Amino acid sequence: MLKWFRRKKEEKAPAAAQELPSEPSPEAPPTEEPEESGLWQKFRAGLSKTRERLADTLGELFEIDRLVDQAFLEELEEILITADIGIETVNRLLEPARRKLALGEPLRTGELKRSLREEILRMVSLPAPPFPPEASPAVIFFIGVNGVGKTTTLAKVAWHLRGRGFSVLAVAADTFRAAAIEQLETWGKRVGFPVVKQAPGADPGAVVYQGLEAAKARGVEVVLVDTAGRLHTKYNLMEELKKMVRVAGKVIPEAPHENILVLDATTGQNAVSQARLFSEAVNLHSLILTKMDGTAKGGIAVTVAHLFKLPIRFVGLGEKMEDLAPFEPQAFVDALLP
Ligand SMILES: Nc1nc2c(ncn2[C@@H]2O[C@H](COP(=O)(O)OP(=O)(O)OP(=O)(O)O)[C@@H](O)[C@H]2O)c(=O)[nH]1
Repeated sequence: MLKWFRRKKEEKAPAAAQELPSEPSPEAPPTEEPEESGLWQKFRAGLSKTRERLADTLGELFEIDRLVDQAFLEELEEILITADIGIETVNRLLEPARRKLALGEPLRTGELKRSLREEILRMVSLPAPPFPPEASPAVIFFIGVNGVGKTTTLAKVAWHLRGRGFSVLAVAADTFRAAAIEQLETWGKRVGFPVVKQAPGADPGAVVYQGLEAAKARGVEVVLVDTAGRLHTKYNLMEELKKMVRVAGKVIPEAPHENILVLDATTGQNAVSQARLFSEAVNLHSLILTKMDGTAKGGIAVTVAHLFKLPIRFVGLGEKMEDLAPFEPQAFVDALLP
């Protein structure tokens, strides 16, 4: 059991789903808790592109233990930046080594590598509260620009939670695009969770209200809210998001209990601007990085976690519902700095 996996206090029959108008019939409902070692292997495999790329470059650089000089630091800086660790974070990582060099103190490459590993581990190991949050129902918002994989990720998290025995309900609050509602419903049928929706164009706040009332009435344990990633203007998008948060808090005190920012790992430094944008509008609690399977630039995880002090809950490793793995800081550092 991972540290932030919350155990279910008691097993409850997923009665909530049965009361809904169209009971979803999942393709293959999960029946057991996800096996930790299996998830760990999946996580490692998903990082193979990042690992391979860095094993070639960093592996070679650190191959022979020798004294660090200016040229070595410059080469290291370049490699870390190409792995999508942003310049600000790279500077922070290399600062102690630069200071030593400036003072004329000897520093060996082995020592530098060890301290880099420790620092990166620290940056991506922020303490995370239990997941799902300890509230009933626990309300989780999925936030991010369109196309990052929000809806798919919501479905994967639903699958994961159902596998751990939690009852789940989804709210289709991205009413801006009709296709988004349909996509969520399709996932609901496949994975086995009910979806509360209204007609396209409806007020997202009203859908959130209806969804949370339904969850309370039916005793659902976790509510997953799919929010819009695109609106006519950025201003509208942010105002709408704030409104949804306010509505949620009126129906259930303290809700939403977790606002997860979903970022596409392949977009590189763009992810940083997205994190900035959303963090200015709402209180973000955690991150999910999608499409880790498709990038050799997994370093973006370090940058966003470091700059915004957000724990990484999961990473997306493919398009299927089981392609989601809890983020493992140590395995991540092993892949990044082999
Ligand atoms: N390879 C890979 N593809 C993914 C992953 N997560 C999502 N995708 C794909 O990314 C595409 C976009 O995913 P959506 O879930 O529709 O993204 P969204 O953010 O909800 O987008 P909108 O509905 O347009 O707002 C889909 O083709 C997904 O299958 C992942 O972890 N790995």
